[in-house]
Amino acid sequence: MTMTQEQLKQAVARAAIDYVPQGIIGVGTGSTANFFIDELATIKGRFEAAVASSEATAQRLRSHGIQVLDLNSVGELEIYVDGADEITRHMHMIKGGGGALTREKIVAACSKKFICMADESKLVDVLGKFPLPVEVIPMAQSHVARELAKLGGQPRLRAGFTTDNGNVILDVHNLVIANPVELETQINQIVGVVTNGLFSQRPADVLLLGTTGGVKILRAAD
Ligand SMILES: O=C(CO)[C@H](O)[C@H](O)COP(=O)(O)O
Repeated sequence: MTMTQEQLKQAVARAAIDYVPQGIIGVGTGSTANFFIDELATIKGRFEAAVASSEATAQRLRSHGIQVLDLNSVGELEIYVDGADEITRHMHMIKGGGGALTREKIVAACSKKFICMADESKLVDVLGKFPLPVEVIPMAQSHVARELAKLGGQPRLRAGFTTDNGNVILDVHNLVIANPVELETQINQIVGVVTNGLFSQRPADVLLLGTTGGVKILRAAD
């Protein structure tokens, strides 16, 4: 039986519930993360509270009566659960399709384990078909765009979009991402860049991959 992308997202969100610890959970942003939040609502009481990676996620968590804590008021988190726009078997990802990449990277950095939930269309051999989101301080937009073009990409301003941090997003098309770890550093070194959507220096630990044959569990070493 074939399943829609939405059904696959829902299946991986359900599978992610097995990883929820008793304490505080880091929660990602996007449609897959939304399914996960809805699943969390069914196990309230089994965990303490959540830290949100965006205002939208905080709002959805609260709407289910789940307590949302400030990241600065908690210690290291056991897990961070989020989706991705693309992911490789090395667990390197492109994130930020929803524009929450900076807060997502911060919460992921504060978490012992990153559980990525993705439907099978997101698994790729090489990153870069999905345009790479880069969060930029507004006054640096033109400068950063010129620098990104020097790296071989074609940056396009995400029109009408402002991040939760008050910044803009440049979506970079046609980048050749042969070495994601190096490129992540290179882009972050451009003055005016807040962060970029490459998650290769903090890759996922577990990938819950939604396929029509069921949810597969992949790890970096697999
Ligand atoms: O990085 C993200 C948001 O900034 C999301 O995880 C990514 O865009 C995947 O979204 P979806 O689950 O809706 O496919």
